[in-house]
Amino acid sequence: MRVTEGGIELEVPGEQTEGIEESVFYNPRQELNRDLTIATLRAYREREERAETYLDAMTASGIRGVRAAADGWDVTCCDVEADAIDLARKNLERNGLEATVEHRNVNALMHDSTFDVIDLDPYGTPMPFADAAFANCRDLVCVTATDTAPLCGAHFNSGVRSYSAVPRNTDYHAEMGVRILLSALARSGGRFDVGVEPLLTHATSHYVRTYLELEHKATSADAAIGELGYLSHCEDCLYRETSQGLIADPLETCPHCEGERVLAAGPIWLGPVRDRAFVAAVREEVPDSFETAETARELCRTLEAELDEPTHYDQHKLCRNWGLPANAMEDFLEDLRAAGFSASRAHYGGTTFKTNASVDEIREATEDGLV
Ligand SMILES: C[S@@+](CC[C@H](N)C(=O)[O-])C[C@H]1O[C@@H](n2cnc3c(N)ncnc32)[C@H](O)[C@@H]1O
Ligand SMILES: [Zn+2]
Repeated sequence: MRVTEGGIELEVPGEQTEGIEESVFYNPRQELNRDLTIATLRAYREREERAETYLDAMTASGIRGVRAAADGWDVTCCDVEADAIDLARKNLERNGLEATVEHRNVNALMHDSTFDVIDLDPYGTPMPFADAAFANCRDLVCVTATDTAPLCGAHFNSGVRSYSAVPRNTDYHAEMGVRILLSALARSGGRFDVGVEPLLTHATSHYVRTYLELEHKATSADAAIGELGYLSHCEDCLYRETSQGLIADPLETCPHCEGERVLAAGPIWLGPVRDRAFVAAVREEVPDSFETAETARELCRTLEAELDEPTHYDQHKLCRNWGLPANAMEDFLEDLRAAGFSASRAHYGGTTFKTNASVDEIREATEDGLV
């Protein structure tokens, strides 16, 4: 069937029935991810003019590589599957574009060659590819992780194995996934004296996507490792507390309700998950012609305003616990700000928010408005 995305026409296997069906090599539900990738590459080139080479490490239909080549990048498309490679070649040709096409295990390719930008987009966890990427990328590593159940602690053992960390299944599960992933990537970069700075990270439907700018300096790697730490979370009263550093000292009882159902997670990334100015620049690079333009810009706006607090709350869940009706999110956040706290929406869902207020303080600040 024929698919159009970002002004590019692709042929992918499979029949179109109603709408665009998912095919082995093309997932239409990742269009937002790919539109934001193109906008990010544009914004990144403005920031780092020497960035020229882009590795689409798991190319499948070739879509990312084709779109990047159409934008003037010097592209390499790689895939381990012969059928994917044939498809990627045809899709480049169909669009009159050139790229180097490699039929290889991309781990071997990354060890042989250096790229300015490497884009890892595997099925499931990206960790088997992280070391080779950090060892051989100059500027920017882009990573998709679709294994959200392991990342958020719902599939606990798998999360521990893939990320060498302890994820916990909390109310803020997508954010747990973001911070477990960033922690594992920062430790992977650290092995090669590479420091990572997240320029843009989002958790959307069933994946986490992050763009990490690299600095090839031991002190930068130390600084990134310095952003790691542990989180204690009380399952009874939702109290949470973080501690920086790689030596865990988890709470045994909750200092707020004295309950013993306290979960410890980590090491997780406690630092900012995006650079506000960079996200604004990405938003400016999203053209109206992208199918997901409105959603992509809205996501950027939310990320630009989102506080750096490492966990978020869900307004509806809190209100349900209190037996009170929820009000409009903007009024709720305004009440928190009027009481002297910082408060913002969080991009994890329409009812999620961040604040530096504790659960009791949130209730006190907002309950008069919950009628
Ligand atoms: C999720 S798909 C990629 C989707 C594509 N990037 C897109 O945006 O539509 C994952 C691809 O990774 C390829 N793959 C898996 N292991 C690989 C490896 N070790 N080296 C290269 N490609 C690999 C698979 O053949 C598959 O085509
Ligand atoms: Zn408690």
